[in-house]
Amino acid sequence: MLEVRNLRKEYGEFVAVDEVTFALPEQGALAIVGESGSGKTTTARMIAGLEAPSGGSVVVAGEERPAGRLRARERRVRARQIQMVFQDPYASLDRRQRVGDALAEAVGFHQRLPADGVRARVAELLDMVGLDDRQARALPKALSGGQRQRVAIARALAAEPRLLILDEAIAALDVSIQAQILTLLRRIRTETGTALLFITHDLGAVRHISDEVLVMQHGRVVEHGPVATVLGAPQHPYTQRLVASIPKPGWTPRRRAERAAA
Ligand SMILES: Nc1ncnc2c1ncn2[C@@H]1O[C@H](COP(=O)(O)OP(=O)(O)OP(=O)(O)O)[C@@H](O)[C@H]1O
Repeated sequence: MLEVRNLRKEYGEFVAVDEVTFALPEQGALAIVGESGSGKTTTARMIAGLEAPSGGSVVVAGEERPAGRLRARERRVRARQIQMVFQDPYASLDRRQRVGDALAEAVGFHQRLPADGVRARVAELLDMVGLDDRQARALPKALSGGQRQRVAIARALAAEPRLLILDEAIAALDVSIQAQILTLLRRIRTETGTALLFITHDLGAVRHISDEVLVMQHGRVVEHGPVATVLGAPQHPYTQRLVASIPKPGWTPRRRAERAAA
């Protein structure tokens, strides 16, 4: 459903993304990993159409995405294909708008439905992301970080996208909440068939969410393959270092502190 060919982004002399090529099948799940500054976000933003590439192409469902300004109708068509969820949901939510109203607005934007149809769809979205009526009536400030991220995911799903891009979407959450959101995303993928592109610097999370992983360093792809292969037998020295830095099962900061105290 997505083909990225020789994607490139230059900021003046600096090449932030260089010859990035990969494909994502319908309903697939791919993670892009790499340390800070390796070009992950820039790649995601070009795929979502938020940033114009300096070179290369993004083909969605067989059609090349045109660069430049789009008319409202084209923007809507595009939004129905690809939605993006960011690290800080609070920044992307209207602080004065109740959760249910924000979702109703998103549903209304993407689908022509009568009022009761919108209400039914909002109820479905809330249910899908595990939010209840009380949370639907709340303002974003009354929600936890994990709940706000659920709202952001529900709002993205209102477009019924074929691809959901999650840019460090769980990075700011507690580890237990991260696990809940990963479980939710896995369920959404199974239930709706939405493909996932997961941008992260957390290799540990990659195991739980994606089939394939692409490793970026200095704007380039240095390794790409099935998660089990890349994490099990990393070939590139950079991937080997990343894999070596994944905390082993059972490791917790508390235990390390206890060890230090002992
Ligand atoms: N608008 C811009 N102008 C100039 N340089 C930029 C711009 N946006 C990004 N860059 C540079 O491009 C490089 C890649 O940035 P990018 O945000 O894609 O990395 P990343 O891998 O997503 O990092 P992080 O995990 O910290 O978000 C960085 O060196 C960054 O400073």
